[in-house]
Amino acid sequence: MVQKKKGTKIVILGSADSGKTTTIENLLNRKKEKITKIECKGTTVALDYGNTIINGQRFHIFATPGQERFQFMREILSNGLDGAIVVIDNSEGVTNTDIKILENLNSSNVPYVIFSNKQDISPGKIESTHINPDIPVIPTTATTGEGIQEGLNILLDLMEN
Ligand SMILES: Nc1nc2c(ncn2[C@@H]2O[C@H](COP(=O)(O)OP(=O)(O)OP(=O)(O)O)[C@@H](O)[C@H]2O)c(=O)[nH]1
Repeated sequence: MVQKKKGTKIVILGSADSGKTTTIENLLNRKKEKITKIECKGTTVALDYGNTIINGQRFHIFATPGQERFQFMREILSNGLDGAIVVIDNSEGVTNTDIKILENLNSSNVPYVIFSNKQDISPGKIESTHINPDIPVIPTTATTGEGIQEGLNILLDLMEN
């Protein structure tokens, strides 16, 4: 039996401490949605998850662990994704983990955007040869919410086209 898809899946990826949990909190708290977190001492060890309705459509949003030892969770959670947000810590620049994530996304047809996060402590443009020039890079500060909703809207537009 073919299962009917219930909603759209967005996955938030990126290196350890780049701000993925803070990003999902910002996206869902403003809509007063509940978030389930599986973490240890503030580090995501499995996932953060919440869902919300946007323009009448249900979105399931997952944030993945950033530490390399949890790469298997990134792979599991990326199964069947419809869109992705890569949160890069602008004060650290593009890490090897980010490069792996970007390479995987660049070789897939999945729409995605990059959040160049922590603009409050490190303003400016992120540079890397691994950043596909066709991919929107949105400057964000997840702690204050700056750029987060705008970035999500850009992703939703890409996913519609
Ligand atoms: N100054 C600043 N700090 C931030 C920003 N976003 C997140 N942080 C801080 O960075 C730290 C890590 O943030 P998290 O959201 O837990 O990062 P994460 O990517 O989910 O971390 P892992 O789950 O361990 O991979 C926390 O202390 C956050 O408060 C930001 O935009 N600016």
